[in-house]
Amino acid sequence: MASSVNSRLSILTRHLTSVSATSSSKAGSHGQNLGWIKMSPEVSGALKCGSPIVALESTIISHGMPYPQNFETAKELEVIVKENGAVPATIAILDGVPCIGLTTEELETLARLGSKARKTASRDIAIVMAGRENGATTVSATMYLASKVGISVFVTGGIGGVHRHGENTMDISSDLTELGNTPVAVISAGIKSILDIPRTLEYLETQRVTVAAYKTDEFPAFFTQTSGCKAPARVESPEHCARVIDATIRLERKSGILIAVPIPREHAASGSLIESAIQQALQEAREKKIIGNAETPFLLSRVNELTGGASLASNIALVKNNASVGAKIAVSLAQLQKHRR
Ligand SMILES: O=c1[nH]cc([C@@H]2O[C@H](COP(=O)(O)O)[C@@H](O)[C@H]2O)c(=O)[nH]1
Repeated sequence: MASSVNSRLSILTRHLTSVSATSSSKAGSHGQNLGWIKMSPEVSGALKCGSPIVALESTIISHGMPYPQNFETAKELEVIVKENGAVPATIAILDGVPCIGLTTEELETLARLGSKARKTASRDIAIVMAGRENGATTVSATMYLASKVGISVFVTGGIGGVHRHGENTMDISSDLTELGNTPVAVISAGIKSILDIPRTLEYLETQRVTVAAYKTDEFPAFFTQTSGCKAPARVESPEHCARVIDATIRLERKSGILIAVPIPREHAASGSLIESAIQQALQEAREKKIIGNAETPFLLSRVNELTGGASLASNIALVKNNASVGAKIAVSLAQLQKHRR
């Protein structure tokens, strides 16, 4: 995350000398000319001033939820981030151009495209750019692009992980390896129990990812507050999270941070309802031979059908809660970094 401090400074210098705050702008870390990124004026302005910014992913819009709830949620997330004092930066690739900060029209385009947009992990970014395609960025691709411009805080719903039976299939989300290589703090509701949570936590340890649960000792399981797995660390407040991120920057760690925020109690789904839906969806995925990056979207939408929409309502509620916590963390971090300048 040292690069994020450097990148903010380099962005500041470059913008002050050459780029108008009101136009789409080019920026990047380490003084590179990242002419391939389009940044919204709001995000560009916030980077210039060292104001708090929260990155948001786009696979959650295209593949994680149906239209029109996905569009409504995407807009609401941006409002929540703003209400809590930060600038939202939804990240996606449009016509081959990685975009940091989308207009409402662009959000709607992506929401309507749904799974016609390519689910883009970090390894796919070059393919989508070269093909001038529309790409919805997963956690790994969003982290990569956020870190390139110096955004340190990123809010999502849930991250990918080690799939059940991953010890045989080797189906392990590249979100985990990106977390091992990219200095961004990811605020999520933990890991869905469609995945193997204990093995995912082991893998995160192998990848040297700093993992902490927010105001709890237990690692949350997305739809439910508990998973049966103890979290490696506990953080008590947005300020505490910001201090962890700030310490990571000063240590010049190159790996990321995962902050797991439990779903608010009033929105937590019944564990047994979800678990039986997951079991059935997993069985169907096996029968239909759905594997690889098609598996998570299939399981999500099937679990939603099987729970009569209850899982979608929980999903929306937890992402909104994460957006509020993430924005507060970004605000605290910006304050800490301002004092240090
Ligand atoms: O609850 C969710 N988990 C995960 C995803 C998406 O799925 C991606 C992981 O996909 P895979 O398992 O194919 O790596 C995540 O980065 C995220 O974009 C999602 O939308 N909703």
